[in-house]
Amino acid sequence: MKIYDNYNRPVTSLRISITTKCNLNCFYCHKDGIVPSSQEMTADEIEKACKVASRLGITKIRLSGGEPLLRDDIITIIEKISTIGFKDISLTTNGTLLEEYSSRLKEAGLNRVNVSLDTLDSNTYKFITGKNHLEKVKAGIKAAVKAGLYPIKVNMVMMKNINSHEIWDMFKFCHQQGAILQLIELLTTEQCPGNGFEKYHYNLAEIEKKLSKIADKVKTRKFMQDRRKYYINGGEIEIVRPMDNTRFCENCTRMRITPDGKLKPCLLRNDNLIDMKKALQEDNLEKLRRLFIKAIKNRYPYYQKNKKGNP
Ligand SMILES: Nc1nc2c(ncn2[C@@H]2O[C@H](COP(=O)(O)OP(=O)(O)OP(=O)(O)O)[C@@H](O)[C@H]2O)c(=O)[nH]1
Ligand SMILES: C[S@@+](CC[C@H](N)C(=O)[O-])C[C@H]1O[C@@H](n2cnc3c(N)ncnc32)[C@H](O)[C@@H]1O
Ligand code: SF4
Ligand code: SF4
Repeated sequence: MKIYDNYNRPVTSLRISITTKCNLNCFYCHKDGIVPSSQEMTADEIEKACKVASRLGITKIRLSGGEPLLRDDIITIIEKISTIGFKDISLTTNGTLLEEYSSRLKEAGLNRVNVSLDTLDSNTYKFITGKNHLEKVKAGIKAAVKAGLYPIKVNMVMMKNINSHEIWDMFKFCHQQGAILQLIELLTTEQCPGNGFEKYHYNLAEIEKKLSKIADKVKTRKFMQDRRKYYINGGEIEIVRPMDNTRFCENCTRMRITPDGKLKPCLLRNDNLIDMKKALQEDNLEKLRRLFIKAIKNRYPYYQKNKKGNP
């Protein structure tokens, strides 16, 4: 069974932000569009939400944050989710703790990781993140490959005059590791005003044009925001271009959950959240199911053609 929103978009994937804490301080960070809160769902509550999601036809789970590997119970969380029967369980991480965690994550049932790394230059890394952890992250990526997490994506947020000249070095690095390079357009949201968007935003259209000329093969991820993947000399580059992109939103299949247990229909909005904390605490799966359906009915493509204004 698949569940559809009012715009005929199937909801097949769930992105759970499990903490707002982080050990880096990337200047551009949108924090997954989440309002900071010190409350965090317990591992059992996360499991309950995932069970309900699975019964509603959601097949993919992604854990994010903040930095998800800062949760002491991250292995327990993954063990619990992995018994439910999802097709894909993945995690987005800054990679600083990946060397330490990779094999345990794999054993617990995690399928894959996306690792954020914008640069191979240590000064640039420090400028972006405020910390000196570049070598740790590189070691983390290697450990993830060795542990058999697959496929691994390296997330590179593209920024004018910061790292845009590093694409091909990053592509080479990723290819050597057997990882996919994901080039991400810098976003701004109401959660991160003044995050350098005006100064550093880099338009990925030119790169896409170039990639489509040199690629051996191009694939479109129809059920993943219609993103393009370019295959070049045995390596792979995926492009994430969400800003003002109506096609991206038309093909959005994702529901989100905030660390404090609110269903969040869209990354860019915080005015239509559905709080399920009480239902999670009450262990009321039927009530949770109804809240999920209500949140799915609250989903609107953020960027729309002929936009009249979202309800
Ligand atoms: N606007 C918008 N941006 C998104 C959405 N999902 C992911 N992104 C952006 O895409 C980037 C990569 O996200 P990841 O956490 O690595 O996950 P992903 O690439 O979306 O997921 P997979 O394709 O399953 O690997 C992040 O910078 C997000 O901000 C979305 O639904 N809307
Ligand atoms: C918010 S982070 C959370 C997970 C983890 N801390 C990490 O950095 O991978 C999720 C992803 O969003 C990306 N991201 C953060 N702020 C962004 C922005 N303003 N525009 C585009 N991507 C952004 C990060 O690079 C990362 O790949
Ligand atoms: S590591 Fe992730 S959550 Fe932390 S500041 Fe950087 S992008 Fe944001
Ligand atoms: S509707 Fe658009 S902006 Fe909102 S989460 Fe989906 S793809 Fe992102």
